Amino acid sequence: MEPVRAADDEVIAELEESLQESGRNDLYPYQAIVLTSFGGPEGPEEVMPFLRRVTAGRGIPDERLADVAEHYLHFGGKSPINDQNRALVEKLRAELDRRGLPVPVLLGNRNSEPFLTDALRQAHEEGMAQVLSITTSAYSCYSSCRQYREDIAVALDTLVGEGRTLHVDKVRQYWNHPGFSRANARIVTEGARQVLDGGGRPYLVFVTHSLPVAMDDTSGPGDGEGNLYSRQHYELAAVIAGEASATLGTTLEWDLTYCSRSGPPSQPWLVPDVNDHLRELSARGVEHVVLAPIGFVSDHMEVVFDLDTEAMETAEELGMQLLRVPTVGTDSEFVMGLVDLAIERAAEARSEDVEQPTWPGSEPRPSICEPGCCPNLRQARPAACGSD
Ligand SMILES: CC1=C(CCC(=O)O)c2cc3nc(cc4[nH]c(cc5[nH]c(cc1n2)c(C)c5CCC(=O)O)c(CCC(=O)O)c4C)C(CCC(=O)O)=C3C
Ligand SMILES: [Fe+2]
Repeated sequence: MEPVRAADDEVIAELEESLQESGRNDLYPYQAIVLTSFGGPEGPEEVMPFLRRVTAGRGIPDERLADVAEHYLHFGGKSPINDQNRALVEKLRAELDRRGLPVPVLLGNRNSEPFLTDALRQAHEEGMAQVLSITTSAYSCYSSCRQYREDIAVALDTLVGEGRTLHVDKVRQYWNHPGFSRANARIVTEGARQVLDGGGRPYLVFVTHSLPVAMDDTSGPGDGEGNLYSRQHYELAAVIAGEASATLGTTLEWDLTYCSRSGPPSQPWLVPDVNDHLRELSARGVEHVVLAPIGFVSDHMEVVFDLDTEAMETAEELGMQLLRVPTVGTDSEFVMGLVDLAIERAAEARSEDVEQPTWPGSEPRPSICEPGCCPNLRQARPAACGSD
């Protein structure tokens, strides 16, 4: 939205009028929220079509695809992600109701039904033209930020082709919004406390999705230092370890690791892999690990397979005690944080002064991405919610 000039009575009168029409709420000008996510298969017959959609033109080797198909089939061909997102939608709705904000929450996926384009079409059919996107990913890189912005651009473009004009904004990447970061700190602290209470000495192993090194190198603003994805995770892991140590009165050692590597073996991805690292820790005499999946928002396939199945097997082989703590999922502090972020973004859209709480106290990511931020290294494509 254009900033309101104080002297322009006409503009102010217009804004007042639309505020009246909208019922004057803290989410004005947004008429709907769309939870924007990855999607996943819901049955065995959906696994291969889903995987083909995810990997179209991405150079993922066939063996890796067959492997990943196995992971899904191991769970009856159903990913947990859609149920988890539906539960999050319900929780968001309840929190919005609690605050007297009568705004619908839709789900729109990249790779499975309900697709983002269909969700936005439905919003338009119901008379909504200004929609706020909250993605299920907290950090900054092409996969977790710009790719969703490209999805939004494609959806809006398709809908314009049908004569439907919508506007979509998104909330800032929320890795350091307290609703996400503090909820993770509490969860990790509780896990470490449990190990201490059982007489063990907890070692914190933080874990996130691996990326091609080139994607991490180029993550963040084009004129920035790069490696924003790994730096965000490192910074959050460090403050959580510090906070848990202070709360529990003992210095906890910790490391950041990666899981779910894909791509050809010749392509370097972020390391250490969580399994390799568990082996190394075991060789150093570590017996009790708290595995904290701070890179993920819910317990989807990467978590239940790559961590609860594979990493757990590694730990069993090593005779290590591994406690995998939950993701934020539908945790109340997290859900309240998402609603706070939506309200913050709406105030920003109304050109009001906004408070942008952060923990750790590094800068908030902008809700409108900088030009060239987190680039698509394969091909430049239009992206919404940015200044490029
Ligand atoms: C950073 C990141 C997140 C977190 C941010 C976010 O949430 O978006 C994420 C989430 C997810 N990734 C998921 C699934 C997959 N990711 C793949 C492949 C890839 N992920 C990548 C990165 C990320 N991925 C990358 C760089 C690739 C390589 C190919 C490419 O450049 O795109 C493949 C292909 C097969 C494979 O090789 O694994 C699958 C099936 C699911 C659904 C899980 C479920 O079904 O429960 C979710 C939530
Ligand atoms: Fe992925």
